[in-house]
Amino acid sequence: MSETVDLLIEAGWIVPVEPEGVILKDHCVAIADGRIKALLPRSQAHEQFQGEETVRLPDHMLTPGFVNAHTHAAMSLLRGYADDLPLMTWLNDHIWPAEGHFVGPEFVRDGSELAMAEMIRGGTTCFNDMYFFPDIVARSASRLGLRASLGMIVIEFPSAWAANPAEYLSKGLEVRDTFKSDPLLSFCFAPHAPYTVSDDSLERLRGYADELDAPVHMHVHETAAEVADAEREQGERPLARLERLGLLNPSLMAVHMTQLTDDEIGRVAENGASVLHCPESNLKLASGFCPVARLDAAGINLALGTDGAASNNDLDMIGEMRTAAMLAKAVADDAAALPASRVLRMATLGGARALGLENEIGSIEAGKWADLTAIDLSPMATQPVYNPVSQLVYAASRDQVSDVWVAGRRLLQDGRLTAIDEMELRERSREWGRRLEKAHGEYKEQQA
Ligand SMILES: CSC[C@H]1O[C@@H](n2cnc3c(O)ncnc32)[C@H](O)[C@@H]1O
Ligand SMILES: [Zn+2]
Repeated sequence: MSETVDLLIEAGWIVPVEPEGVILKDHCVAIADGRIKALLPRSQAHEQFQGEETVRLPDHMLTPGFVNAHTHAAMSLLRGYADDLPLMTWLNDHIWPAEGHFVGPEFVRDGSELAMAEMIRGGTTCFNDMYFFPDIVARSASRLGLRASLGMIVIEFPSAWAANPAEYLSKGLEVRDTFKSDPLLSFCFAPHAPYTVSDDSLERLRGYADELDAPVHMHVHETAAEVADAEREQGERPLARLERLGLLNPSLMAVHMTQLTDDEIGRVAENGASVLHCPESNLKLASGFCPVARLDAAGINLALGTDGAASNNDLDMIGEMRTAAMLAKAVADDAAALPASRVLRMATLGGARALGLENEIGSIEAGKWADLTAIDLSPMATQPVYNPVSQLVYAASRDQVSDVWVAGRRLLQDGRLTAIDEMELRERSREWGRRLEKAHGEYKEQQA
């Protein structure tokens, strides 16, 4: 007697990510109530289970959905607004003035939904966001069916979202209270960076993070200038300051980390913090190189993120994996550094672990949520297939992502978004472009 399940997905290759290095040919995933019930050979699956629906993908590989571990989703509306600049000029002279002018609930809703559509198309099933109005991002993610980790942000300057650090914290906690029962949503604290958050705010936030057992998501050691300024002005490196304040622990998700001494790598490893690597943003802003091969060798949990679309300028996790792998080899002067299977692990289970969700997502294992991505390997660009993981990381493009499921719900079917009106979304985005361009012109005239 076979058991009825909601969905059976057959794929030419399934890469569960855990155990590491395993590639299963002609296997099948059985899904019930949004979760993975079993992963087993195709013939066995049809003896054991009867699917309400069966999806056959003989030319595809199936992987865990990608976890984009560092985003500012709404910044997709600032894609191409200011390019070819170093971090602090980009932020101080362009991005922060534009955010001061335009960021509000509608900007965040439209920008985040544009980002979510792009991420689903590219195989991302979960993103870890740091931005103003996390309540709006939460509502959109939940409505569109995408998994999200929302940052309860803290920054010392006022914005349309909050007037001061105390209000950032109280509003963030209120958002968490409102949405915490939604199985697609989780929450972390998100102090922006060492140079924009005071000791006092970090201490308060750490108290809440300990109490709620919540992760802490922060830009850390992004550039050499950040570290040099802190040494000159405070007599202390930012990472040492975080350690002094009790924040260097397994809850910390440190983004960028391009400036690290051997001793600091040891401290991060010993304290169990995760590093969120954003290679394309680091390259574009010329911020520096994160020593991922050394971090990996030290046993540090690594995750992968795109950063916002204004500094990348896309939200393409397949492209990001390829850049991460290539760059790691160049930085380590070692072609064996960060092999394809390792970078896929970073883009899936590494992100899940950083977010404290390693028992829920990040690999294709019974009991986890059915967050899955199918990539069509039949196009010329990925033929012949000796090793599907090599094809994914070194040759495939995001256009080859055909299907995406989050908690068993199909958000992308044969390359089409099922829950998003793409034309309407494009029109909303164009309208924001017109508004920003007009204001940009007026601002430039005032400056002249
Ligand atoms: C407090 S909301 C997030 C804040 O971060 C800004 N931001 C975007 N990208 C970066 C980056 O690479 N380093 C530092 N800050 C960044 C974004 O514009 C928001 O103001
Ligand atoms: Zn960032």
